[in-house]
Amino acid sequence: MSEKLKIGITMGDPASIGPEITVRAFADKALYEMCNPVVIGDADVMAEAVKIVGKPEIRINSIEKISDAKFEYGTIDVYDMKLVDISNFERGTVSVISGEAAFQYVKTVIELALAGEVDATVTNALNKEAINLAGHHYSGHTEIYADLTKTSKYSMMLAHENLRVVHVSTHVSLRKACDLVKKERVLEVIRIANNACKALGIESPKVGVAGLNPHSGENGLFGDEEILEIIPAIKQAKQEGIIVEGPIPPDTIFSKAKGGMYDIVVAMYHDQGHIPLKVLGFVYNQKEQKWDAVSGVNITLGLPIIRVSVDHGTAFDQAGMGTASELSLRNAIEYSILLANSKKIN
Ligand SMILES: NC(=O)C1=CN([C@@H]2O[C@H](COP(=O)(O)OP(=O)(O)OC[C@H]3O[C@@H](n4cnc5c(N)ncnc54)[C@H](O)[C@@H]3O)[C@@H](O)[C@H]2O)C=CC1
Ligand SMILES: O=C(CO)COP(=O)(O)O
Repeated sequence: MSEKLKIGITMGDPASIGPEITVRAFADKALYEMCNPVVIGDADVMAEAVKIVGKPEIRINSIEKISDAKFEYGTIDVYDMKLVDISNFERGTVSVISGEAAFQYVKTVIELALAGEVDATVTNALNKEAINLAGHHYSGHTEIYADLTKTSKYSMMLAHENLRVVHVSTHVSLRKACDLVKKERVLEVIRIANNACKALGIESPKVGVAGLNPHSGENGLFGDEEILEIIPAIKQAKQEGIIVEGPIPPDTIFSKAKGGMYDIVVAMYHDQGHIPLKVLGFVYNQKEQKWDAVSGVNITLGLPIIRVSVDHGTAFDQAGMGTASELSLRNAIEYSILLANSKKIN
């Protein structure tokens, strides 16, 4: 029996590019050399994805328990939830059926990880509108994982090569995000960022904290969140022995971090952190009218189990076309192995 780590990978929204990019990732022999991968999804949908991607040599092995997985290159083991009737389902659209299925794959992979049946979890994208239509009122995986693992202190991290970003808030309106910049939360995220770097093998991480306002508020001229909330959080983190600087003006902190000045950036809200990461990881080629690369990962920090995700969405506009890139999924699987080996994520 192989000693490799077992990685549970959700198929994502069945109507999305998730099934196709999963086949592409599994078509690479190197994946099976790194780990024992298993898909949590629907075998029939995966069999269709094999056709879309044009890999007829790949077999789908429908299993009901992880111990039935073969973990052999050329076979994709699918923990088969049988939630989608492929004769009656449409790719590239939001639906209750797909939302329900995507939610159940996530719930199941969390249960498998909590039970120790898989060593780490990787998620393909789900569609937030679809899961909500299906009655699961969450704003994303992050909140589902936090709820089902009973975690109260967590944060979303995105990473692309040496640029890492952790967020003070994520899926809330911009107005609300400003109100969530509070000393206690900023401090909590600084601590989470520091621990995450250590889990990734960085011995003495240097944390950079972004300001909220233009020029970090220019000493109160353009807003006082820096003075009232962010600077006090940084002061306390320093007292705790964390190597941390800030608030750094948000327009330059990411160039500094990319150049190596910081190991990780604490961003004050979703798009402040997501835009620089995606400008680096998503490369659009106008001449050929396609994405040359879609790379980077999304990690939920603070959980008792490991969760790494693709950092793109469901890409319904490309579903069923066989054109989507599996690079971000490969990045996510590699990161999950790194973290599972470290087992120090918190
Ligand atoms: N981890 C997750 O579950 C995530 C889910 N979403 C959800 O996905 C849905 C769509 O979100 P959008 O903002 O449209 O972002 P998106 O990432 O799905 O699409 C943005 C653009 O990137 C392209 N693209 C995305 N992934 C690609 C890949 N692997 N290969 C080639 N091209 C790719 C798409 O075709 C599109 O042009 C929303 O419901 C959103 O909530 C978005 C981000 C992450
Ligand atoms: O939408 C996302 C990033 O904006 C991803 O969110 P989740 O990882 O919570 O699903």
